[in-house]
Amino acid sequence: MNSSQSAGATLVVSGDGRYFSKDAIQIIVKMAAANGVRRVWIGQDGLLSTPAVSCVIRERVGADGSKATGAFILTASHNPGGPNEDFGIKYNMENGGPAPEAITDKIYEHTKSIKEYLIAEDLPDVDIATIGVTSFSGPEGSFDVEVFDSTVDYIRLMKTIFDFTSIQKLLASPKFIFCYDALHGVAGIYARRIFVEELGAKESSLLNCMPKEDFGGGHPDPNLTYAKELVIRMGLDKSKPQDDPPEFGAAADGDADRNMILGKRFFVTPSDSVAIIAANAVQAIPYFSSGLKGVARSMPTSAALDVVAKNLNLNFFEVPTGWKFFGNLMDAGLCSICGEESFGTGSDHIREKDGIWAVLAWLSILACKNKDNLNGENLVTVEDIVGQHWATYGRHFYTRYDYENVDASGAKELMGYLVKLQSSLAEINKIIKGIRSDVSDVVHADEFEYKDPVDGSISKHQGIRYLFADGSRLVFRLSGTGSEGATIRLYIEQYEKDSSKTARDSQEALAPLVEVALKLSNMQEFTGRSAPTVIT
Ligand SMILES: O=P(O)(O)OC[C@H]1O[C@H](O)[C@H](O)[C@@H](O)[C@@H]1O
Repeated sequence: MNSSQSAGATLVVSGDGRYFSKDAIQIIVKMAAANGVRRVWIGQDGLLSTPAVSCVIRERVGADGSKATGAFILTASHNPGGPNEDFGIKYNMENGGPAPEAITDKIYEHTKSIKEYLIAEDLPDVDIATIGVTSFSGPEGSFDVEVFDSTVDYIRLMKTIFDFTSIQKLLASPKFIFCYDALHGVAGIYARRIFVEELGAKESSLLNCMPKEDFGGGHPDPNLTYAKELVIRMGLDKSKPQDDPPEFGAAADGDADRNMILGKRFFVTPSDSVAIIAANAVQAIPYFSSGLKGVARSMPTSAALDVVAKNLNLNFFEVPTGWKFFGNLMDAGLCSICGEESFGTGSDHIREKDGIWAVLAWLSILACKNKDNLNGENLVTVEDIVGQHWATYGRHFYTRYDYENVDASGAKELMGYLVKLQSSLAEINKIIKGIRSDVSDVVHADEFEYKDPVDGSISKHQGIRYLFADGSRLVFRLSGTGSEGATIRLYIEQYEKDSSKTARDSQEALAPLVEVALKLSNMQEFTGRSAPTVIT
């Protein structure tokens, strides 16, 4: 559950796509009423996507002039004039983004001193299905609950970024079949309004676009493992070949902030996706027509974006995993486009990753490349665009191995072992040559540490890196989001500049490095696992 508070002023309540529970929304409204909040905004039916929350917090001003300056926590044990008085204001996330570590740490400390909470139990449940304002009056003054259609705010913002007319023309081409899978998350509501009603896609383009509290029994993760129906429809499941899959397919996660981009029988890695968007943004997306302020990626994301930044002479930043690090750069005007290997892509229009934005960005690139070609023989396809990109910038073969729910002490020992190994490059290279003689030398090994160029804060222990002479990398990290035991993520990347070799099968190209990574780390010995849980 996301909640946003400016004490004494406004609160945006949204069901995070992953956990949207209507009962929880009613509880938060009752707590807000008892804790000095004056106005609550609720997305109709609780269906606020994470990007829409960020957009609402940044843009929305109520009829009474109150602004949805968002924070994220209800101050239980509210004590006017007392020590917690400034809590909501001090920790407000006015930029609409996720909270930085310094703030979440302080919130955690604060939770340890909470002794009671206030709740207006007598307040009747609000009707969150109907758009409109309900006003209540209480001893502390009036309390308004406004239910609004968040797609209106979001579409207004998207229209200031993209050229909807050129995307409409692309979608009107009989040769361009489009498919969008919301995996029964909140994106479905936005997809119908934007792709079908605004841009003219056919209703049949939408898969699983009815939000369901249980996601229809599926797992709303936009990747090749969980977006099964889309993967089949796009012709990517070899056991279920399709005659003529759509030209373009995309999926969203439960709260619509992440995305997967597919072409006909073709998968675009998230690392390539952000690099390709950055390389084409100025030509294809009106919002960026005067140039990019800079680009950024998370450390484990492949270096495809680095090559684009170097070629186009753009400011470039490598930050730890977590969107909050991009927010600081954007607030300082240093970064326009950013992305993560974990299927998050976005820009400085908000301070969150944005799954629908990413799809509109790809549709804009396709519309731009095909603008004089819509009646021609063949459209420029997603695969053509990626192939041209590799020919220009080289290809970063990339894969991620996840070992989920590993015994936490084994995972810690593995990380400790890898750090210790880093004390001697000669030793590392001796071990590696004993495993495979056909990989290049490790030239640098470290634990990634980041100094935020804006506020000077330092984030340590952000993943263990082995960097090779030919631009290849091995990265080991412990996930910050796994829910049981520990999740080890192993990222394997190999750079290929020779355009005659960029079309190779990815798993085949990466096989030598995979072998090195598993043997160098003693993965099986430390985890007891002979294979990863998920390969992306
Ligand atoms: O790799 P993990 O630590 O599990 O994190 C995976 C992802 O989790 C969240 O979605 C964060 O917002 C992302 O920034 C991060 O990339």
